[in-house]
Order: sequence, then C-alpha cells, then structure tokens
Amino acid sequence: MSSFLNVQGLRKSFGGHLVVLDDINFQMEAGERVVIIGPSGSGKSTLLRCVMGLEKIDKGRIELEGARYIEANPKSKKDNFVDIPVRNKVGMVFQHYTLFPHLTVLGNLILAPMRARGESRSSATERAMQLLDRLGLKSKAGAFPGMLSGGQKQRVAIARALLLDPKIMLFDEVTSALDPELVTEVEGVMLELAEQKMSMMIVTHDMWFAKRIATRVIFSADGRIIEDAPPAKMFTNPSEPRTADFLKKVLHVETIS
Ligand SMILES: Nc1ncnc2c1ncn2[C@@H]1O[C@H](COP(=O)(O)OP(=O)(O)OP(=O)(O)O)[C@@H](O)[C@H]1O
Repeated sequence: MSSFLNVQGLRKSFGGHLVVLDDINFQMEAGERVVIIGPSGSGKSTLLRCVMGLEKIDKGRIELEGARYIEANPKSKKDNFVDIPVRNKVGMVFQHYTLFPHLTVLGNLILAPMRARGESRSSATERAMQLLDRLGLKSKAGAFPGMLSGGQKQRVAIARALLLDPKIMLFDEVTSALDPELVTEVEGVMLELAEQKMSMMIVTHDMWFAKRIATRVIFSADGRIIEDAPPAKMFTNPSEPRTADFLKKVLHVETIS
C-alpha cells in the first residue's frame, strides 16, 4: 500500500522487555495533521522518535512517499537499515529547546544545511534570513539562544527544522515547557504551517490546540493505537461517550464541545 507515511508492524522495546510500541500500523496522507494523545508513558514520544529515526526499532518498517527509510533487521539484532537522505526529509521539534548555546540564531539555522546538504554559507544565510523574517525573528539573527524567550527559542527550533525542507514535521510537546503567554506564538507558527498544508504529527496535552489543528486524532495506550478518528467526531459527538470517558480517565481533561 502506498501512503505518504506508512508505519508497518512497528515494535519498540527498551532493554528487551519493556515493550512500548507493539505492532503499530499507521498510515497518513500528505497534508494530514495527526495529533497523538494518550496517557503518560504510552509511547507517544517514542513513536515520533522512531519515525524520526532516533530509536532503534525491534520490528517493522517505515516508509515515506513509498520509499523505505527505516527497517528492522528481522534476522539479527544488528542496527536498523536507515536511508539517510529519505530520513532527512523528516523534521522534528522537541519539548526542550535543542539549540546550540554557543551559536547565534543564524549560526544554529545554517549549520545543518551547510553540513548535511553541502549548501554554501551565503545561500543558507539567505534562506535563513527569509525564514526568520517570516517568523518575525529577523532582528534576533545575531542573538544567542540564552538571550531569547522560550517561545522565541521554540520558533527558532521550528525554523531550523524547516530550513532542511522537510516533507513532514514532528512536534513533541513543543509548548509544554513554555509559560502560558508564550504558547500562542509557537502555536501560531504551527497553525501557519497547517495553512500551508504541511504534513504533521503532533504530540500535545493541549486539547484546545489539538481540536484546532488536527485533521485526525490518534489515541495511544498500552503500546497500541486504540482509536483513530477525525477530531470533530472525537471531540463533539455525544453519541460516543467512550471517547469522552477515555479523555477524562486517562488525560484528566474535560472534552471540548
Ligand atoms: N531511553 C529510554 N530508556 C528506557 N525506557 C524509556 C526510554 N525512553 C522512554 N522509555 C519508556 O518508554 C515508555 C514510553 O515513553 P514515552 O516518552 O514515549 O511516553 P509518552 O507517551 O510520550 O509519555 P509523556 O506523555 O509522559 O511524555 C515509558 O515507560 C518510558 O519510561
């Protein structure tokens, strides 16, 4: 089957016995925005990290646009097969800012395009400045991360991922470490990307934002995807009390109507 992103039979354990993801089969089409919700420890971050190629998987394969880029070796415990050029089409932003503190904002942005893609400094700088301008951060190009607010740092982290022209962006609780007043500016950037039809997988505990941005919502629990539906159905259909109960029970949140 050809999907934009295709996760087949994914199994991931830690230390050989803690099975965090068990036979995950998941497909998404280009332009979809899939929000993953579920109880703490249910493997949401691990799923994103596997799709990004940051975790060694036990079983399964992951394809992007029909190209296999990660596959477990079923016959041995050797490293996974990883197709780096395809994997590099996946961008990720983490909960905690991962900017290099000793580099300026511009320095952080142009490092990967120059190193990973062999882009010239002038070309990477030009693209970085355009992107910073678009995100309202042009005046911060020469600043060091320590001089920025949390919201600004996360916007720079998003810009850094975007500069590699990803086909899909993964967001792992990118606003949960931010003060409430800074959340909106980061969510605003994500909503802008949504308008531009960027494909996204988003882990968030913010149900209001999930409702706003998702084209699809997935519940993960006990190592599996247990529900997969459009958000309108998920959040508003009173004929599906199981959904409301689920949210209340596992996330300790009220459903939004
Ligand atoms: N590097 C690791 N080594 C060992 N165990 C790990 C590692 N990373 C995650 N785990 C475990 O895997 C399980 C899933 O973790 P994960 O962070 O994916 O859950 P989550 O659903 O994102 O949780 P939360 O909502 O709290 O962020 C947890 O039990 C966690 O302790």
